[in-house]
Amino acid sequence: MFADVILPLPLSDLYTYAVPAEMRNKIARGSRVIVPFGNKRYYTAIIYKIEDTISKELKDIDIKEIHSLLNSQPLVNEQQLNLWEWISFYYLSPLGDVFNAAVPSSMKSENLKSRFTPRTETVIKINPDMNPNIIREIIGKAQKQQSLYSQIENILIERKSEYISRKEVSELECHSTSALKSLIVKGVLQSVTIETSRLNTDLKPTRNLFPLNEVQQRAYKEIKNCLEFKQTCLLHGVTSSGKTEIYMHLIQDALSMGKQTLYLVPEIALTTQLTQRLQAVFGSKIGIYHSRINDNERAEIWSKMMSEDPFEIILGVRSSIFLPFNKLGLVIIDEEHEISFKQQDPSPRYHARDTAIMLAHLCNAKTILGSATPSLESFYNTKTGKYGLVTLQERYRNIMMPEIQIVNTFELRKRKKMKSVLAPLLIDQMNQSLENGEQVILFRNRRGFASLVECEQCAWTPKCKRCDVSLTYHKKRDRLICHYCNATYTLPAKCPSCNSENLKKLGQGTEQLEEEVESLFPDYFVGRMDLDTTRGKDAYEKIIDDFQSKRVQILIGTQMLSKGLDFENVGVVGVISADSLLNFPDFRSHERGFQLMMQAAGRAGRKNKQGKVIIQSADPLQPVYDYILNYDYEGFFNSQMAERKMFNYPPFSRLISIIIKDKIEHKVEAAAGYLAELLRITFGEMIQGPGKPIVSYIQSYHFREILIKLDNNFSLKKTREAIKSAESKFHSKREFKYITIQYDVDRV
Ligand SMILES: Nc1ncnc2c1ncn2[C@@H]1O[C@H](COP(=O)(O)OP(=O)(O)OP(=O)(O)O)[C@@H](O)[C@H]1O
Ligand SMILES: [Zn+2]
Repeated sequence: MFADVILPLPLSDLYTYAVPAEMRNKIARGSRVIVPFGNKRYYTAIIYKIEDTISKELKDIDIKEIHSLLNSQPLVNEQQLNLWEWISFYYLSPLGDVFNAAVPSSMKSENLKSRFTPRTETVIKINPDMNPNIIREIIGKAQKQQSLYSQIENILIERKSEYISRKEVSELECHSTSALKSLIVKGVLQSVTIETSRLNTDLKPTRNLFPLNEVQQRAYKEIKNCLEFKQTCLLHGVTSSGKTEIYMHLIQDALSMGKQTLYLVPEIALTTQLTQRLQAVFGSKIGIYHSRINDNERAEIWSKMMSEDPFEIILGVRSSIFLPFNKLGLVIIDEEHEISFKQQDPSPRYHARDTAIMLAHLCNAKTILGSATPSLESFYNTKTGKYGLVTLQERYRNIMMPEIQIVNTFELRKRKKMKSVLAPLLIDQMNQSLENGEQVILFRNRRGFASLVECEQCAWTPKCKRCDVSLTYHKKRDRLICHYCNATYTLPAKCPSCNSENLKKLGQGTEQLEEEVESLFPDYFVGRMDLDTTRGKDAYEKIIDDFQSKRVQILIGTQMLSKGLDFENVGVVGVISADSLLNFPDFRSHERGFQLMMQAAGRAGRKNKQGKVIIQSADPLQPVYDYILNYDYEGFFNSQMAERKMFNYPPFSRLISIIIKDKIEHKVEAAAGYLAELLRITFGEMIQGPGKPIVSYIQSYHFREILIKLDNNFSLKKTREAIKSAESKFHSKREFKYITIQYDVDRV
């Protein structure tokens, strides 16, 4: 008997091992085993396939044996393996990479001993072997011991529990260390160490679902109706229309049918508020899964999902699509337009939205995509009938959508009216709002203090030594930081090129905005939410909580603050230098800018009265602003689709980006040229490049990109085969043997 296994290594092939006799009736597809690999190394592997014979090519090779079987119950189920295979096929990534991305590290430790460390606790129990009738006698006249014993006994009876934690005992009224010790020495009580769960499993719900209002009720019915006929339905509802409440009703329906729900959000920041909202109704039926929870806890969630009593609801980011569901009925993808659903690095570069739809398909479950600003791809899919569409056009409680105003900062600067980063109108509105006890959110899509430092005399700017990008100045740390590789440098006192002492700091980031706002509004507390302030485990909670409880009145942030958060008291939202969103050289920049501004606007006026939004732009005549001012999603969609069609961009084609990288530039040039030549044989005109990506030198590697604009009707199987055969031909050339090729399918 032989088994093909998946190793947690970036290898595309499966590896064949012999199955030892004693394992034969225990091993199955999905089982976790340990296998020797290479030079005296051992790896955790997953059984992919079991066969009675081996293929001819392997006949003469010395096949090694599986070393041991870790669990007889498979670690991954059939649906998961099918999903892995699909990801590997569609995103052109080795199965080993998918395995690595999917399974918590402690479950695939390289050394033989499991790296999973259980959490333990000391507990006190009554000696079960002691005759209860003689216990009082054994304790004797010792008063303190008698009362401590009685108290413990009463608690255990009351709770119908076998033990009580040592910590709890020490907090009891009758506690005395010496009495406890004596009771243990006498053998009446026992102190034992037990394994406990890291998961909070006894949270009680605190409220019922809110009843839906009439408009929500209609949308809810439409969704149910639509899902009778279609697998996927898009809920396009304006910000604060109460989409989340509708999801909660749908989760309730899934629960009552005994089905699990996967609730995907694009960012950890969003899990904070949603956890509170969902736990209030569903208590400990929910498991939370994302990268900030530690690996041991992730392993516990995984195990619980495989147990008899799995979580009914999983709230998580991308990686939660990999959990073992066994009765998945519903997938909710909130803020479906967000590009953070796409994994960038490392491989597999999968899109969690699209992969979740595939997962739902494999599990025979239904998918709901939700957004106030759907991605063009998803909205297009409703037009072609692939997805159903349900629309919600009113805010909950019928509050008016915020009033949006655009201020022309170019004109204001010319007339010397811009005394700070904030336009006078924005400052006025902020003052009014703050005086009324309301709060303010300001967006700036750039972190740090100054995104560019420049010598006033010779225009020298500091650049990263390992990347072709200029450095950002971070004031609190007093450091220049590369946002590509995180390298830090000291800010020179003088220009190293001309010795001038006039180094200008240009391009304000969130850090500088914070400083200015603090000095403009000294009577209010200012908070900031960006990558730099959210590194700690509970950093998100703290910032969101401070704002929610009104300890902070003005909150500044990057895009991570723009979507999905629900604060009830925001009167004004300001978008600082909106143009930078639109001027990015990418065909999606207008779509992103539109989404970000609409979402940011959506944070204003959610509870009581209409909010105000001020967008600062130096180029307000760009057509996208008209659509924003009028909340005209359809108009925007149509204009963009016309462009996409003209230039054959998605959804009218599929983009596959192929990155070639190497430390030697002329080598990467030659390699990219050769690979493009090979690919043109099959793809002809669909190949663009090779060219330099926007940043073409990162961490001492030179990059070149080849883009395939694949016709929608071109078969994926054929595409994959052609790419793989070009790749192997490429690598068979000696000078290119060690050059890395990376694929990014459906690049965003
Ligand atoms: N039926 C309801 N009963 C009580 N409160 C509701 C109801 N529907 C919505 N709300 C409240 O209105 C606010 C906005 O709703 P919600 O956050 O669900 O909107 P959303 O459509 O998900 O917004 P966004 O797209 O901005 O994330 C929330 O505070 C929510 O609790
Ligand atoms: Zn760098």
